[in-house]
Amino acid sequence: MKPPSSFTAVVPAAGVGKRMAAGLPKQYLPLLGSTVLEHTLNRLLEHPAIGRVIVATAEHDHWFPALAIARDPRVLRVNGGKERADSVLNALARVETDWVLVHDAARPCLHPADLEAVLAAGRQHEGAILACRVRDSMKRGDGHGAISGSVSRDELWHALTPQCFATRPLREALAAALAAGCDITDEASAMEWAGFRPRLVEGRADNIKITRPEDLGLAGFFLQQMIESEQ
Ligand SMILES: Nc1ccn([C@@H]2O[C@H](COP(=O)(O)OP(=O)(O)OP(=O)(O)O)[C@@H](O)[C@H]2O)c(=O)n1
Ligand SMILES: C[C@](O)(CO)[C@H](O)COP(=O)(O)O
Repeated sequence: MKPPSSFTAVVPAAGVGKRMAAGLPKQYLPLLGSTVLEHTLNRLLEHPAIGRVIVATAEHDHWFPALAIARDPRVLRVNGGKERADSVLNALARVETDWVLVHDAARPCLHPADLEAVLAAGRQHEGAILACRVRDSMKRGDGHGAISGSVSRDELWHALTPQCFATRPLREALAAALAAGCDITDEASAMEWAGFRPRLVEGRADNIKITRPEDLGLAGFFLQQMIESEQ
């Protein structure tokens, strides 16, 4: 008897991919014989603790219904919103499990070990996110192309996804933060605003978010490496 799945995955996939400038939303770009989105969804559905995936797509998105995975009974489509946070909030309204993880559609190179680690940490703390330490020297610009100063790399991290939280606190924090006009670019920032202190789980730097044209080839390379290592 399969244990009840304790997590629902929310996948924001309603973006237009302006920075990718690909002529169609980047989540539908071809990748290793499939699409970016299908690779992302399959990596989540492979984990036994994830029983359902709620995908937020643009209301008039005609690409998603054409995907075979759209007919998977574990996959539910909802309308996205103006910003990523709005899309996540729309999807959270349909989550029925006590725990939820939010993962960008544009991050297909998620390693199973990283997924397992952030799921475990999310339930043991006030939520958890995958993150990787900054490696480059960090500068702040003055808005006119010159350096205004250097930013210490000490305890400076790139926030990745998945980001895992208890469903109700996340839903309440995200709704309140958006209503307060906060600029919410990830789920952790809403939980921080609400006074929680999510854990940082060090993840792989190849869990890239496909954002600009040069990222697609890199994602294909990382994904190929991952698939070969799993064979
Ligand atoms: N209103 C929005 C905007 C973004 N996203 C999703 O949030 C993830 C991360 O966003 P980003 O990388 O910024 O994607 P886009 O918004 O499509 O990119 P751009 O900013 O270049 O247009 C993506 O999977 C994107 O589809 C979403 O669900 N709803
Ligand atoms: C959620 C995220 O991927 C964490 O780094 C990032 O905030 C998404 O930002 P975007 O501008 O919506 O891509």
